[in-house]
Amino acid sequence: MSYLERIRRPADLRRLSPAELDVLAKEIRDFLVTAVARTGGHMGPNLGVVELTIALHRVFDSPRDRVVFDTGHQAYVHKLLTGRQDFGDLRHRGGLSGYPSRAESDHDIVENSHASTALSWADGIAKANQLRGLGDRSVVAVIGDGALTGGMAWEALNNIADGQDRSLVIVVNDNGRSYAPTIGGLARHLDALRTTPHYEKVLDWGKRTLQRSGPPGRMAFEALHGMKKGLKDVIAPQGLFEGLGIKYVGPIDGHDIGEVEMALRRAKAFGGPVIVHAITQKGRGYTPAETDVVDRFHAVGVIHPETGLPVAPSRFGWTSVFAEEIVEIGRRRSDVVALTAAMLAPVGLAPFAEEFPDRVFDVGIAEQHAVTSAAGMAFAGLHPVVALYATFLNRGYDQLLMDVALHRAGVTFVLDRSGLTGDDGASHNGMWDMALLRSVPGLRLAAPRDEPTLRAALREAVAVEDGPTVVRYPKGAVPDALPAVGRQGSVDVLARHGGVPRVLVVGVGVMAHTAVEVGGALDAQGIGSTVVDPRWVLPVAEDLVGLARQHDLVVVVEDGLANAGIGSALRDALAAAGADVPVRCHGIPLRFLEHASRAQLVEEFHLRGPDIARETAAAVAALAPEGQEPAVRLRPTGR
Ligand SMILES: Cc1ncc(C[n+]2csc(CCOP(=O)(O)OP(=O)(O)O)c2C)c(N)n1
Ligand SMILES: CC(=O)[C@@H](O)[C@H](O)COP(=O)(O)O
Ligand SMILES: [Mg+2]
Repeated sequence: MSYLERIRRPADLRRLSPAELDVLAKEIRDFLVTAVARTGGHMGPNLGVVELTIALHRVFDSPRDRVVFDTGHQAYVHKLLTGRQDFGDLRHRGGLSGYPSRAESDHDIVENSHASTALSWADGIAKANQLRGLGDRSVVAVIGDGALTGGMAWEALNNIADGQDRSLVIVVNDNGRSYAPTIGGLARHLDALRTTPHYEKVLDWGKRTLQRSGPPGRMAFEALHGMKKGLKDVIAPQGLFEGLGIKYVGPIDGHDIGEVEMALRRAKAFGGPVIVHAITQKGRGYTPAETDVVDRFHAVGVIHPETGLPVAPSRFGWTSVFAEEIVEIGRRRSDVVALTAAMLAPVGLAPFAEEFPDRVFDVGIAEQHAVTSAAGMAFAGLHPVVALYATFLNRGYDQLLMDVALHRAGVTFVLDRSGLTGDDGASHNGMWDMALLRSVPGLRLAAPRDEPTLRAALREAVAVEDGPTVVRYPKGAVPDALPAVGRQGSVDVLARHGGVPRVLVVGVGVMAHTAVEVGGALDAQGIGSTVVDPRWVLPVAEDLVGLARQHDLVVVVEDGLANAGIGSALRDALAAAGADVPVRCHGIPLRFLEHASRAQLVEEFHLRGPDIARETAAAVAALAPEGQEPAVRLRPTGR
């Protein structure tokens, strides 16, 4: 039986010798490479925290002590050490979540994978513990150097600094990268702490000589290396954290279990807020990850474990189309600039950055700042394109509303991974964008259905200079082009079935393909329909309202919230126009979704063509015969 198999709970770790712990660390790395290669997941981040997590669970007594992982994508090792070693279905329905999950374990606390929240969570838990007389319990936040660039982290530090009588340990897991190298003044500060050459030399000497020369030497090394103003302050004065009133320990080698433990024990005993600065290497121990220049295997699909090469070709077709088109646009328009919140390559801005290095801004994990600084750029004569995953725009809603829309700033938002993303679980689904953006005055939102409409939407979006435009598209492969058979004003007509169409089927974005299936299936049952794609879905086009009035029933298919998205906006627009046409909304239900594949979720929510056609046919049957007032007016389902 391997050492890993013998670890059922964190307490089991305390029985292992230093040499055995090193073997355990190797076993964990082998396990991660094999398991994550099979399912996909966060490879690089977890390979980097093996020793750190072992040390955390040896020093702290989870779940009595609380260990909060920021973002949570680096919690696989934590799972392995807290009784969860079946990774066979990681991120698949029924298997382990890719993030901490309270349903899985008492050791898990925060399952929101939006970055930079851990310090606020920890501050809240520490305050509550103190008030409830549980102040002897430790609270630990583990945060990456990337997540530390987020505004929330700094709001939290400002508060934590005021709690000098509250024990709170902040472990900064500093691997120098988000996906790409972390940017900005803070990154430079961490870098300076990490690499002050003179300091490093003395530290190395200390490690080699003092630490290995028996207890007195070790004590001397600890004294120098510890949190008291010692060696580090003499050689490289610590402005930032100490200035805030938060003790600083480090930098320490995050791959040396003994060194990490020593620092954590000191931090635990201190009784106030302490930062432990651990230097780690993303992708550690797996050559394909260690040598990957893009992101050190931050998040991989299924790969061949020996080579690290993907088993399937690109998983991100929509992103690639955007990547190409934005470069084309950039060539024609020198005022177009691009912003990313630490996700240059994942959102498809790498080719733009290569061609126009001065016109792309990585702002760190700082979506709110990205949005407002884009408003500033628009004010000063540029046309910014802010490229985000849809779910992370939630962070910048107020800035979009008040800084961009209120000021009628010409800013384009490109929302990748919109709708159902599936395997990353509740917080990653980009399902809130249309519901939120409906409430922004003057905002125009396009949901392209295929490659040509994505390219066209981008070109149209950057031409708008008097308010925000949004282009949203999902994760995955781009379906085949779906040409329009006609146009009704601004609305693309995709199919017409039957002499007198009774049903208007509206497909939003990629769901236009499903809408076409619905139209075909209704036709097979003798029910006439018009299938349309409005392309620009917000605000609701008058042409769409006009079309809806010519039908007895409207069916809207979208991969956003069913009760608050485009269908419900169309229903409101019809009501405002005095039109009594029932609207059936087919979309995502209002609840947090467990991880599963997109296809499984589509099936579960009855979003496949045949399901919608069946429900529509039943609804049509309940309508009055053609040309007569319905006996029973259908009530909107709002499902
Ligand atoms: C608000 C928000 N924006 C973007 C992301 C996407 N994201 C996930 S992990 C990550 C990088 C995190 O870097 P770091 O905290 O240093 O952790 P590492 O992966 O290096 O361990 C980013 C940008 C996110 N999770 N949350
Ligand atoms: C933690 C996080 O936010 C990302 O790493 C995300 O899990 C990646 O998702 P994609 O694989 O869709 O790029
Ligand atoms: Mg990092």
